[in-house]
Amino acid sequence: MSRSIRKLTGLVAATFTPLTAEGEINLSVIGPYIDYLVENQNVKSVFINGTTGEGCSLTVDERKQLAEAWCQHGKDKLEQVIVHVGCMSIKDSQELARHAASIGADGIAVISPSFFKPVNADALRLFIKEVSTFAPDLPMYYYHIPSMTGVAFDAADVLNGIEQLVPSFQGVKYSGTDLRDLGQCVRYSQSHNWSVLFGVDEQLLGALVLGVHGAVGSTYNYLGCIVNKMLAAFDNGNHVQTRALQFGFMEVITFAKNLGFDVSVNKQVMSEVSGLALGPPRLPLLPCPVSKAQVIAQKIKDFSQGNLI
Ligand SMILES: CC(=O)N[C@@H]([C@@H](O)[C@H](O)[C@H](O)CO)[C@@H](O)CC(=O)C(=O)O
Repeated sequence: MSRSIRKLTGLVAATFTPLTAEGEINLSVIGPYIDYLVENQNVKSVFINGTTGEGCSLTVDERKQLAEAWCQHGKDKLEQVIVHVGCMSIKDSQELARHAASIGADGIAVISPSFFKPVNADALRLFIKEVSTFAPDLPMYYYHIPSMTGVAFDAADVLNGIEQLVPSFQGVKYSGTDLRDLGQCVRYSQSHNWSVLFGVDEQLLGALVLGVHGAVGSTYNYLGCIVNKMLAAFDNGNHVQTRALQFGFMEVITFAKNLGFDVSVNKQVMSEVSGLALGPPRLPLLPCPVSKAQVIAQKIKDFSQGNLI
């Protein structure tokens, strides 16, 4: 890697993909979306085309158009645009990596392919290497999300020695719940100055204690402001306030989960809270009834106004 690295830290919004009522990508929402994140949530980095963004349900061409729109509108407003390039076909991932480099993205990330799965960490490391060579100057992150990919071997095993294969490797987005493995990732990353970003929003405090450098998640789209307060309280050593904020956050997510909380519901909730017209999800996800999203959005607003703390 030749260019200087800006370490990825703090809150990163895993963005939703705006669609029209007809199910086409709606690029006109990206500009206002960025303004909302920066001005209302104080969230200045984004992770696009990931799980929340239904990346695996989009075509390669749609993913390119979205990446271009985020980079273009985010210029001078966002700190980092990380483009998720994971696909079932390595050729598609390579093409998306090459494209991300050509449009000035700040980094790329890959999940493991999940139809034909890598048999072990060595195979996954090779996959990551072969993608990274199409964007050798872009920071590369491994996106560990075993609940979605079914690829559950330790992320720490994937990291072990990867610096020799992937010079552009910069860290891991850890969307698993195994704190032992997460801790091993943080420990290994220390000597390489890599970033470990946590992706289970309702469990962030546990990950902060282990030393993660930031967090990537869907809820930072509409609760970024509150979680930024939690990060500040943690940095100031105010354990009582940090816990109160995490408990309030857990109460919101528990409430949402009890009503059925998936990407589809989450997307409609974001539309209700932000006023952005994000549209429906793409099949096989089914649209969420507006009334359900409104109940969750109200809970989020109560929390944001300090009513659950
Ligand atoms: C399975 C899932 O969607 N996990 C979310 C979380 O942010 C999740 O929505 C949150 O913790 C609420 O459970 C993120 O890890 C996903 C993510 O970062 C992404 O969209 O790439």
